[in-house]
Amino acid sequence: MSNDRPTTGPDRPTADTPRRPAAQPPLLEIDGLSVDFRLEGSVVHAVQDVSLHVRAGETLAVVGESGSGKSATALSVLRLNPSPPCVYAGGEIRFGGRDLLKLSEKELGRVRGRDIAMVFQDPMTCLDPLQRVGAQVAEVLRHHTGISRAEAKEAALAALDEVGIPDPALRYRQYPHELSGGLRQRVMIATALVARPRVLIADEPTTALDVTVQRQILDLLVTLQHKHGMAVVLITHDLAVVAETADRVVVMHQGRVVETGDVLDVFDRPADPYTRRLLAATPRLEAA
Ligand SMILES: Nc1ncnc2c1ncn2[C@@H]1O[C@H](COP(=O)(O)OP(=O)(O)OP(=O)(O)O)[C@@H](O)[C@H]1O
Repeated sequence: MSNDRPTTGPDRPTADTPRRPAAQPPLLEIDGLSVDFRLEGSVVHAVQDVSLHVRAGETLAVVGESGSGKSATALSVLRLNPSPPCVYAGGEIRFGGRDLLKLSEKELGRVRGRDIAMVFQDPMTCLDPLQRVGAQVAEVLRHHTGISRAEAKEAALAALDEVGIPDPALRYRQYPHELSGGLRQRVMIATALVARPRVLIADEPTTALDVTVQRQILDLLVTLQHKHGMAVVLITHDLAVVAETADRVVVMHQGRVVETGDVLDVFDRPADPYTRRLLAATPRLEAA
């Protein structure tokens, strides 16, 4: 189905110019993960025996319809699923030679934000409405590095500038509600990246934004990834976004991985019937 090949985006890979960096050991590896939500009188097997990995400098997209277990998988990496009702029922999440599922809360607190950071669809899940945005970015650094207040402020201003926020000194003093949705998203990205994590997990980071701003935020994530060599796990239901930004893709359906591979291979020759249905339901790809 070569006509179905995604053609959106200027830096779309071709068979001759793969975006994937030379193979290196995975930075983050999920192996056989199972996650249940134990509710009164019932159990939801949200994630069942899921394995995936991502390398430095690589973008792995996780796609699937609503309820397929994408967020539950992503949140498991930093054990952010609400517990109860969440129970990590099996598997390992390996990072830096350790199983994150086995770390104490204190140990995991050092990984969160410093080694592995997350951004979400709604920035207000991360930002404190009552605190000035600059202080929130600076606080992440103070927490992880213990640098002085003045140094943290300087680094936070640089981080706001890096994510394309105009007049960082003015914005630094503002509260989240004083910013547009796009700027709030940029602040959340600054907060996530200020401590230079090695892995960024982005859960539907552009879904709530209008199309032009979506484009800008995606471009920003790609630019920052290239600049810092991060591994990115991008959770999305938007296959056009996957075509434009990801190296590899994992397709989830009903809590399981049904297909995984290079984006070009999977989109050109989907092996699983569910992947074929998902691709067929994306007119922007079909029309390409
Ligand atoms: N806190 C929770 N309590 C109970 N069930 C939950 C909870 N979080 C997720 N689930 C269930 O786990 C399953 C997987 O949900 P998950 O949010 O991971 O899907 P998703 O693929 O990320 O969907 P979406 O694209 O809508 O975010 C769903 O059946 C969902 O209802």
